Amino acid sequence: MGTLKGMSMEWTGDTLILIDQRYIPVEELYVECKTFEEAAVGIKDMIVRGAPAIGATAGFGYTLGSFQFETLTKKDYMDKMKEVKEVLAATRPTAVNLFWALDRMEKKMNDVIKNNDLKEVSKILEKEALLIAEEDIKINKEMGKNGAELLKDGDTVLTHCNAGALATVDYGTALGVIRAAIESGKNIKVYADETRPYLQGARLTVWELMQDNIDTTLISDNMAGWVMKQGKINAVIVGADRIAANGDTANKIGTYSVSILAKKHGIPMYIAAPLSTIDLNTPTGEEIPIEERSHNEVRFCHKSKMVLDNVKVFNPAFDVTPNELITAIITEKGVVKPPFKENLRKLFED
Ligand SMILES: CSC[C@H]1O[C@H](OP(=O)(O)O)[C@H](O)[C@@H]1O
Repeated sequence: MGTLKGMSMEWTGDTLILIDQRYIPVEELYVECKTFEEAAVGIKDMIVRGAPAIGATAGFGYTLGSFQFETLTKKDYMDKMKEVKEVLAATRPTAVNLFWALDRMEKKMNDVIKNNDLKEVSKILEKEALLIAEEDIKINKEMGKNGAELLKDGDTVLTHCNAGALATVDYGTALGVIRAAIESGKNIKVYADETRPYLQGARLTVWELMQDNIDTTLISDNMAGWVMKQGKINAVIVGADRIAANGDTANKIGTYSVSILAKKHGIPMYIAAPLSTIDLNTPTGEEIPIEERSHNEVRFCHKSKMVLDNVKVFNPAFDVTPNELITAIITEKGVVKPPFKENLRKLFED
């Protein structure tokens, strides 16, 4: 049995431990997942969130399912593992990493089940889930180095949502670029959008960056345009949940607005994402499923105890930034520039 520990999750050999991101920064609580159902709840309820972290969680969730059913006959096991994949796949629709990880785990299971007993199959699946998680950290560091070359000493970067170590197994995608630039000796400051309604920016990005002593200024989402106009921002770097074949990118709600503001102010708009977030099977952003979450995430209890419990609400959790508003897509294989349709496909050709 292998083990692994990152900022967002820990694998102990038979348990997936998730930091409960719903309570950060007020409390650091942890949730133990010992079944695939518990891992599924972890994703659906956003105990863990962020496209690569969701993918890694799905890998370990699939492994937990195998542990649960390895005493069955192979036929019954295969039927149960189909259900495991369906339950995990139904948790959240937008981040393609979830489906990429589940397809990879299912393929591994199908490749080895003929010539191995089910206990051996479970061990092989655990190794594959660990590989997904270990690769994620390595990929983020490679991506970070690639993106760091785009930043100059003294730059200030605007971030939106959290694409950091908490959104991955560790190190982060967009925040990985910032970490890599600082590790290379560059002085980088961050303006972090709070990112209503779930406040991943205010709660998670600020918490992460302050732990690394990175100079961070928190702003409300409606301040982004004004700080750009005042010349305070040199680049925008965000993560992604799904990049379509033409470069249209689904990311946290509000990213589209930020990309229009960046265009208006001549500020480069960078997406940082691993190849597992690029979905060549989705032609354009029009085909990306956009998750709608609970309206209660928008209703809020203010100090004044104001609860907007009877107001109509619309809560799309993501939006799509058209490729023409994206300067470049930073990946572990290099920085991809337009034309995205042609250049994204090339990433998968060798
Ligand atoms: C490194 S991908 C992070 C990506 O995921 C976030 O969405 P959520 O917090 O709802 O899982 C957001 O879109 C981030 O950019």
